[in-house]
Amino acid sequence: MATLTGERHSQAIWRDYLELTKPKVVVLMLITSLVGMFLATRAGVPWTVLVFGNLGIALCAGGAAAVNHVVDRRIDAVMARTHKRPLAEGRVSPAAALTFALALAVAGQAMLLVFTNPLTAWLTLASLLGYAVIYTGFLKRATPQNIVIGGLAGAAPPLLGWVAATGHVSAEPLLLVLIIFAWTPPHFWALAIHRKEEYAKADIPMLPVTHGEHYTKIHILLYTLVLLAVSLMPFVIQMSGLIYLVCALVLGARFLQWAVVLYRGSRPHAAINTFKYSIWYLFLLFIALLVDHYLLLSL
Ligand code: HEM
Ligand SMILES: CC(C)=CCC/C(C)=C/CC/C(C)=C/COP(=O)(O)OP(=O)(O)O
Repeated sequence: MATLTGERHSQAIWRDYLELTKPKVVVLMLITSLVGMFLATRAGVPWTVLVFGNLGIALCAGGAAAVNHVVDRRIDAVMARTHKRPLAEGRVSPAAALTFALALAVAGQAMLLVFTNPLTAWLTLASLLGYAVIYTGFLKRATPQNIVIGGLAGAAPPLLGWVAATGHVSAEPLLLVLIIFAWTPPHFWALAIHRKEEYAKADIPMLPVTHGEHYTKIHILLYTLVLLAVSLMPFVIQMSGLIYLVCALVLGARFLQWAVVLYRGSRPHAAINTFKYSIWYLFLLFIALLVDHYLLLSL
């Protein structure tokens, strides 16, 4: 009995620490960095870069997410969506979480330095600091444009993957970063409309709180149009082929449809459904890039 309770306890601790890393968000980021890596070279990516490069990026992203939990613990405790988080409820102490974050970041940086190249390590460190310090520490509480500027850190993984595989920055991965950069506002503001009251309660200046729902919906619509245009660019610059073009058009048209439905206010739950669709959109778009790349190579 005592062992069972002990086991359950250690499982709960393990789960708390995993939650600090925002695992689902990091998994989607890893898919984008993997695609960045695969698209970078025709010759194939060495397995050490594939495994330790992505692990290094994931550890740094997870470390940044753990810092976000520490800095935001008081506002997380106020919002229904986040009040059960490990630091908000006091199950993990800020000192323990910061030590954990530092360990992840150091391990991640070491992996990138040993198995990839210094440029990948520097760019990953910049993304880590961009999210953990600039977005979380300053922008989030300062301006409703917080997620637009802070979105750059979350958009970086395809570039990190590309640089890990090649050692240099080029136009193609920057285009992939631009796609995620344009995707972030509709992704987040849809959720922010759904959770508007909570952000207001926590005194966080998210766009629906500061400028109202109507203004936010117009901006979601505009960014979705920009996203649709930018998502066609890989075909335009001949980085991707027809399979990608068709997928980008279909996925983008559906995103636009959600943005219009949200704007018109004709359907209940439109905001949360737009948010959920945004995640499927990004996942499927990057899978389309990958499938298109390998089908083109095999022709
Ligand atoms: C500054 C940029 C971003 C902001 C402000 C943001 C905001 C959020 C928020 C607040 C949630 C939580 C929803 C909830 O708890 O129900 C969320 C969920 C999610 N985000 Fe983002 N996000 C950003 C960038 C990204 C990026 C770059 C990715 C991946 C490439 C991503 C992938 C996801 C995924 C997969 C979820 C679902 C997580 C789950 O179900 O637990 N986000 N995002
Ligand atoms: C090295 C690298 C690639 C770093 C990227 C780090 C990273 C995990 C970015 C995630 C973006 C994100 C989920 C923002 C939401 O934060 P929030 O505080 O607004 O949302 P919350 O209220 O759910 O905590």
